[in-house]
Amino acid sequence: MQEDILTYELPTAPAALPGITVAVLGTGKMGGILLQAFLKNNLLHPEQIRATVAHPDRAHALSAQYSVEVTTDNLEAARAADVILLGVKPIQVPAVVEQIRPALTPDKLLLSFAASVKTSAIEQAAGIDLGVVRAMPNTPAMLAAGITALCSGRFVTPQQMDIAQRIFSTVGRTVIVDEKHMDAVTGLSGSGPAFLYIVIEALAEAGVNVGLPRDVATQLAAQTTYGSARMVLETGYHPALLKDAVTTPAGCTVDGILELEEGGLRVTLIKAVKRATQRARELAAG
Ligand SMILES: NC(=O)C1=CN([C@@H]2O[C@H](COP(=O)(O)OP(=O)(O)OC[C@H]3O[C@@H](n4cnc5c(N)ncnc54)[C@H](O)[C@@H]3O)[C@@H](O)[C@H]2O)C=CC1
Ligand SMILES: O=C(O)[C@@H]1CCC=N1
Repeated sequence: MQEDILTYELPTAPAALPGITVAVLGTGKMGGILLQAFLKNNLLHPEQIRATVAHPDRAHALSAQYSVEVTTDNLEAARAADVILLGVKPIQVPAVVEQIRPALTPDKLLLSFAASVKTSAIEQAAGIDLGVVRAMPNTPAMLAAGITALCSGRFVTPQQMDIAQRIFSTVGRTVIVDEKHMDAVTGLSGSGPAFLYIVIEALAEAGVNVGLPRDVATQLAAQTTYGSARMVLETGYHPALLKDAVTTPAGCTVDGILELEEGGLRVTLIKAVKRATQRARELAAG
């Protein structure tokens, strides 16, 4: 996804987290989506945000786009912040935390959304006892339709966990899990949008194959996926029961399902999540 396809509208309502400054260290694709959501959903006003990136050109572009202070100076951004989001690549997280050590005090909150990196590794890099929360959001955060799993490190207070939850509530649902599940969450809901875009793309391609115009096929595929997901979430019914309601005896759906089973769609998706989870376990080591 191009980072610059994001759009930004000035917030009008009061900020939901008044008096708190948040720094996003590593404002790439995921960090950019979060930054935009924080502004758009009035969690924070522009002056409550500091952001950093690797290159000055990108800093200027982001700063102009969002009217927030964006630099390449992690330490300066961390000094100004009460909550410090870590959005660099997993392998970079310990070095960035060590870099901002002089800015860290026990009352600050480190909130990492990097895959793979354990709260204990972040605590160790910080060198002091401070709150560390690990989060795994996903890109539908851009439409406040994401889901973020959160887990706490050793020194997190209930108030800090509440702030972390409020921050990620602006981009969708939140769920608190034990840290041992975070790599599995990464393989399922962190990577999951990519898997589902492939499913949508394939369904649209199939529609074209049976004669539909591509724009109609894409709309049918995407809305069908969206509506089906809502049915699972909002009815609370088991997906198998909802599938059965579509499958008329001796009708066409059951023929399609036969093809899916022969093609191993279930097993392929299970293997995809398992592989992504396995890789998530390794990422922090490079
Ligand atoms: N893209 C996604 O769907 C998700 C990504 N994540 C996590 O978010 C993190 C970033 O991933 P993406 O946004 O996809 O990658 P990205 O490459 O778009 O973002 C990384 C950003 O870090 C910046 N950066 C690099 N070195 C830096 C430094 N020393 N100081 C400050 N900024 C620096 C880069 O300029 C870039 O903007 C990763 O840890 C990833 O595991 C988590 C959930 C979902
Ligand atoms: O692919 C990745 O490593 C990141 C983590 C989850 C989604 N994107």
